[in-house]
Amino acid sequence: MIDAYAVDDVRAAEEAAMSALPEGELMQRAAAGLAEVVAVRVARDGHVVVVVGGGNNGGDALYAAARLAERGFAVGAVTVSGHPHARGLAAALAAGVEVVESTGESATPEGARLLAAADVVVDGVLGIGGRPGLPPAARAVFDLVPDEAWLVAVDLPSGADPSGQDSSADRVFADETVTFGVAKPVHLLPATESAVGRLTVVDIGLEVDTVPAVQRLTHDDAARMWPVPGPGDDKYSRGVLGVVAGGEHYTGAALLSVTSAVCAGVGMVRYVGPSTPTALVRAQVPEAVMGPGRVQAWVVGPGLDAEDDSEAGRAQVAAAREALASGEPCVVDAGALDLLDGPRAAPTLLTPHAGELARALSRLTGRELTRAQVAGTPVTHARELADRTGCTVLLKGSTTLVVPAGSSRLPIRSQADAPAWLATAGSGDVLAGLAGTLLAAGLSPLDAGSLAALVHGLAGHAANPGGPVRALAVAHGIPGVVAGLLERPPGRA
Ligand SMILES: NC(=O)C1=CN([C@@H]2O[C@H](COP(=O)(O)OP(=O)(O)OC[C@H]3O[C@@H](n4cnc5c(N)ncnc54)[C@H](OP(=O)(O)O)[C@@H]3O)[C@@H](O)[C@H]2O)[C@@H](O)CC1
Ligand SMILES: Nc1ncnc2c1ncn2[C@@H]1O[C@H](COP(=O)(O)OP(=O)(O)O)[C@@H](O)[C@H]1O
Ligand SMILES: [K+]
Repeated sequence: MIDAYAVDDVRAAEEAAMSALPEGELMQRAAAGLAEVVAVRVARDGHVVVVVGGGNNGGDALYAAARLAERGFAVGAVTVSGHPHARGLAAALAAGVEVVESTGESATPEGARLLAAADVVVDGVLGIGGRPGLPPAARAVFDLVPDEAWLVAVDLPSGADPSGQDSSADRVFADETVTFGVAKPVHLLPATESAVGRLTVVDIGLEVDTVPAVQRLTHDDAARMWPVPGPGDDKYSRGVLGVVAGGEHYTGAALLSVTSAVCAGVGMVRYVGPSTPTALVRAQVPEAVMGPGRVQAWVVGPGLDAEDDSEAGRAQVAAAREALASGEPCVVDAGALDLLDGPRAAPTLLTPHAGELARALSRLTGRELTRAQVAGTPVTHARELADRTGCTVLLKGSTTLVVPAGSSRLPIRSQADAPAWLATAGSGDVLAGLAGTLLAAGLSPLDAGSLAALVHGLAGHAANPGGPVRALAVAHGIPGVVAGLLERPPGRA
């Protein structure tokens, strides 16, 4: 599990560590780790330029600059605040770093000269003390970074919201980020993760003993969590999944969610739907049985049209309502999100994309919300829907969030395992069948949602590495992906 901790908890851990160490030791450890990473990114005759703000983030950068200069690298520093870290500055100057100032709205000629020659640029402007947004002097300097230079952010890309909530702020986009002690939400959440690049966590001896704010499942977690049948199992003990999906007009969603569940190794699927999709499922997924019955979980909603006023349409909506009221765990997807009317007691995973989340929240709160607003602050809106409904909310996207209700005090999960090729019609239906299988096997909505997102993403890669995929191929990719995960030797990261 990759854990990211809230900034306040990191600060508290830093203070505790500092009180037990000689003054400045923690920053020296951070600077040493940073210098190690930069040293392997630059050729012996290459140029490093550190861009330095007024706080301790700039202190890290200056001490790292001093260490690199002492090792023989050509190092310059551009300070974008009038008050750079005094002792860090003295160390850099003493080591022979060329330090120039550029604190105005346009870069100074000296700053521009240094940057033009840079092979590696180190962003030490703002760290966890930063408010979202890049100061103008820093923006002017970063605009001069050569395209081919490698950009390493210290702790986090300057300007990015350290709490990972706000996607709108101007920020540095790094090739790589070197952070200290533990990851922070900025590194894992969708609003900010795209600016982070490759992430390295340097051990500086921090011990954070609070609950993480955000977690990401690794492949080892997936291997540990995946429900594997034993000799005593039968199809019922493995979990029967009911699927209320599709209608006379949307037949594909029924086929895709049922196929996905079968490919994910469900004990049995019971498909509930009108005659046309029923005939198709019967013909194309011989493993599925038709009609309602006893189940351990339901998938409700892929391809469901809650407005369909035909007799078959009304019957399908009635079946969906019955499943939702059954008390069994549910995945509530697509059209069934329109049937939510308030808090739910049964374990439930809602699986909206940003547009569906905006629509559901608008309806439940009476406040008109747009897809863009949800995409701008995804965690806030997913948490609001989770809190209103008592459900876990899986918000789909290139990074998929799984947000439990705040009262659970459980960390958010954030998975970024999928190729952008997965943005294709029907791919969400496959995810719903996969998550439903895991709920039916007894996983919690949080585990089922995050594990399904991980395996769905890997199946997207496996279906056609590096190229386009159709949703059905993603479903067919699941068995191989799961087998590959289960083969992993225990303890491999
Ligand atoms: N603590 C430790 O033990 C260790 C800490 N470490 C390092 O310290 C970093 C945290 O350092 P930090 O607390 O000094 O904050 P940092 O992010 O450098 O700068 C904040 C300054 O910028 C300003 N400011 C803020 N936002 C702004 C904006 N948008 N635009 C313009 N200005 C803005 C704000 O000033 P204000 O405007 O509030 O007066 C404040 O002065 C951390 O990320 C890690 O790198 C490591 O060495 C490991 C050990
Ligand atoms: N840019 C992207 N990169 C990776 N995965 C994506 C991207 N966009 C969407 N996805 C994934 O594709 C799936 C799309 O689901 P959804 O929008 O419900 O499609 P549909 O309703 O057509 O099945 C989700 O699992 C989502 O996380
Ligand atoms: K930074």
